[in-house]
Amino acid sequence: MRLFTRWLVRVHGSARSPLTHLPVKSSVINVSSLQHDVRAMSTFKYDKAYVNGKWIASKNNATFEVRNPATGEVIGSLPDMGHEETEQAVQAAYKAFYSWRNTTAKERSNFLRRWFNLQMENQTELAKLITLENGKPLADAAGEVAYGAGFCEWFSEEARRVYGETIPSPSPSKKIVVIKQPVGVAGMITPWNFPNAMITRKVAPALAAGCTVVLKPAEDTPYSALALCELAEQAGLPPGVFSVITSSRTNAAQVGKVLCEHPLVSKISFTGSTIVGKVLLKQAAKTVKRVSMELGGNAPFIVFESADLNKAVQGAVASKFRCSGQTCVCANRFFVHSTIYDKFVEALIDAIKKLKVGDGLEEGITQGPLINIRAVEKVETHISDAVCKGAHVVIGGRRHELGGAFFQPTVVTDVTKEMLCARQETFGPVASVIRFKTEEEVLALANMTSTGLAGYFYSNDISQIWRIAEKLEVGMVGINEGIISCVEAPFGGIKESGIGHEGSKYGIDEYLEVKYLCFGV
Ligand SMILES: NC(=O)C1=CN([C@@H]2O[C@H](COP(=O)(O)OP(=O)(O)OC[C@H]3O[C@@H](n4cnc5c(N)ncnc54)[C@H](OP(=O)(O)O)[C@@H]3O)[C@@H](O)[C@H]2O)C=CC1
Ligand SMILES: O=C(O)CCCC(=O)O
Repeated sequence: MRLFTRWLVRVHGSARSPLTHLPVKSSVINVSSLQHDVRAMSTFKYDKAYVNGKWIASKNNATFEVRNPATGEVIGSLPDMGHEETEQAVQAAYKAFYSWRNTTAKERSNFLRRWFNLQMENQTELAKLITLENGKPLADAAGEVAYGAGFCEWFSEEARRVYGETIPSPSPSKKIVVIKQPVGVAGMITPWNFPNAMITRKVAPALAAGCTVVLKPAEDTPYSALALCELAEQAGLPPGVFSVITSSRTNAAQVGKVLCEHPLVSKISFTGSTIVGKVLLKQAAKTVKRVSMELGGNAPFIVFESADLNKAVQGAVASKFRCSGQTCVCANRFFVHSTIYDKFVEALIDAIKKLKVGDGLEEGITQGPLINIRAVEKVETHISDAVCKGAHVVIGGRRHELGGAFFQPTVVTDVTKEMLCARQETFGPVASVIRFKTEEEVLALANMTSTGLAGYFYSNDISQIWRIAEKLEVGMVGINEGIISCVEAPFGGIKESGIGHEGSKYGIDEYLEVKYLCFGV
């Protein structure tokens, strides 16, 4: 690869990340042998953003620093772009749209396949970038690369299956035909918790459909986005089809406003907090853009009396502590039947004691740092609010002795629906446990929120399983399962958790318009 230093890693066979269970190319990533090389790098080679097929600085040469959340060290600086550069990228994407839309589905499919292959060939390098800028353990990062690349593979297949339709006409003198066309330029804004996969989950279907893209990654994790640009270029993507605008948090609103309000942008796709999603929705309304929103959640995780307790605890740890609790589908509220409450809490504490907090580049680490100190402060606020209102911290509850953005895996018991940790997503390694007695009571509590992304429950009563699966007000349900995300399944929420679906056969529809043709015969 042109911009990466090639690190030598021994890889053997295939494996899965311990928390996500997503595939990892190497069963033994020899982390200790990497450490020296990674830390020895003084700067990243990326110091520019990627716009219209060129690596460019910001107009005023302003930059912002990116830090490793595990060490606090600056890992590099990138252009702090704003209105002008976003305008430039949109113009380029609009121009490129008129040739990209005319490529054949097979050509777009072939590009996506080449992009997928390059990502998998560079899985380890991409994983290290993720760990350095996001902090998640290297095995989880490698799992994310496989997951992210999987969207390119999947949509390389789906690109060729965008079928139209003929519809029986009510009139003998008319024929009805439906075709599907790309919506146009798509503006995208992505978060820091999956610096790679949240990009490919949007960009791959957009490109498959024939759309072009201008994307703004999060301030904390822009390098993975630029690495994807480099690989897209190597895979033969023409200039302007996929541009990445880098910006600091200060300029994010400026970039977002151009994307949302620009008349040449037809579509906005966002993953992040509900509060920012609402701002973008308002801005996008001015030009009536198509929108896809993957917003926050507040996932219930219910353990009924008939549940297999071992499985429930295993699922709870996987769902809650994946990415140190920083995913929108992480279990946020654990509802446990009062007859098994104490047993569950005890087993959860035992399981949590086995988690290992530390720098994600070190061997055996399962919990990296939180993304930044603001995230740590949010977690602390939730815990202190709960304790003030009568909850008990039974393990963890404080910043980790490693300092910085590290936080102890935590269990809080005797939580009630009034507490902040039950009303909002904590987005950190805190399991808040609530006691319940009846199915009706727990359903009411679980559905009490304005969001509805993921929900989980453990039960061995088949009638109850069907009842709860239907009645949970969420877009995705894990039944006796704590990890639900995969390329093949539709990811999306209801209520204030969002609009639309990503991945699966539905994901490409977000980037297609349906056009009706009426033929007089
Ligand atoms: N659904 C999910 O996956 C996620 C949910 N969250 C939730 O949000 C909370 C806060 O996290 P945070 O990182 O601040 O999430 P944000 O929603 O603020 O950030 C997500 C993305 O939106 C960008 N952004 C922020 N403000 C604007 C704006 N006004 N216009 C355009 N783009 C904008 C960010 O850029 P920049 O980084 O430069 O600010 C980032 O790229 C978390 O604790 C969690 O509850 C957070 C991330 C992902
Ligand atoms: O937190 C998110 O926004 C993405 C969820 C990751 C996944 O499970 O796909």
